[in-house]
Amino acid sequence: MNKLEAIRVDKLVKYYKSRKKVVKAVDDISFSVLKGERFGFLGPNGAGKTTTIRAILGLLRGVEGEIAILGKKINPNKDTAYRNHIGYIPGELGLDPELNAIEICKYLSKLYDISFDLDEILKIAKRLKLDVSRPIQVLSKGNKQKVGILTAFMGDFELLILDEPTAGLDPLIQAEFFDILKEKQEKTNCTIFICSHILSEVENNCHRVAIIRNGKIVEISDISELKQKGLKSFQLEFASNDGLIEFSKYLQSECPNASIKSQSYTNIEILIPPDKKRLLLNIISEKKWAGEFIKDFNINNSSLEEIFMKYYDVDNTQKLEERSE
Ligand SMILES: Nc1ncnc2c1ncn2[C@@H]1O[C@H](COP(=O)(O)OP(=O)(O)OP(=O)(O)O)[C@@H](O)[C@H]1O
Repeated sequence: MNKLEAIRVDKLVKYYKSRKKVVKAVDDISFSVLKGERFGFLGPNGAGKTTTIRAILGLLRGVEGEIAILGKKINPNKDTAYRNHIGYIPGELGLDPELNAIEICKYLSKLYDISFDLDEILKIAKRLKLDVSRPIQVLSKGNKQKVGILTAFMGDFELLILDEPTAGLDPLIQAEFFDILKEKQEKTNCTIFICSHILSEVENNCHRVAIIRNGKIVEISDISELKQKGLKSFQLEFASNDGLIEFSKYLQSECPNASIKSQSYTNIEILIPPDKKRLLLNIISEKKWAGEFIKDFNINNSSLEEIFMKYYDVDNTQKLEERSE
């Protein structure tokens, strides 16, 4: 058992069985999250994210595989006490609709025997622009979500598991939420596991990411490494449209794995695999296009969004909801 790991998942499998069909929601996945990390867990709808989280939290039965939390092996089908060390924002909040945010915090504090600093919670509520005096039932979706966020910030949890924590929040509050989260982590050195659909959110706020698709982990990487593995984007400016057309034809014959992202009269943006970068540089530097050199060019790593899109593309895979055994 590795003491540096906050979460270790080994060969996790979960089937949902009904009379009509059996769905393999999580298919033999393994990963670990180091203590103090902010770890992003990404994947398209129905990929298996919530199932994985619920298995880690011991909220599902019939889970196969091994799970260790904060250095201790747990039986997810039996143990429950370890959950008190985990702050959790569920994807869907099941809170008493007649209580307001502070009443909810007080209730959970008694239920789980966690002490909390009311002043700190009120400060966070103010930063999130949440009116703590209003009962849950009259709150909008985004404001309900803020109540869930408050409950995760109540105790000094060693581990925070956040299932789409910013769902329904406007962009300013999303940014404020991540500021609060990072401040909390600086103070307590907690580990943060964030499940999200928002790629830029993970790109800007996580150290590492796992991508799950069709119940299988298809990528685990440092955010910076993933960017290196991604496509290179070349933006070229030609002196004339003739030059651009001549160049495009030559490119298609010499570098068929290049794809044109956008094109105007004299400008073009091309995406190429990293190992073709030298080839493209040679094409750019050695040739004159319609008698003119290329006027200007820029090379960038493609954004994480472009890298992830290939994992989100489900056209050539079986439909997710039909995944069954
Ligand atoms: N209680 C259940 N009974 C039967 N099938 C289920 C149940 N919960 C989830 N599933 C199925 O398991 C698969 C994984 O679902 P899961 O909710 O884990 O995905 P997700 O990645 O969290 O999706 P989303 O991003 O849409 O929340 C899906 O095919 C889903 O239909």
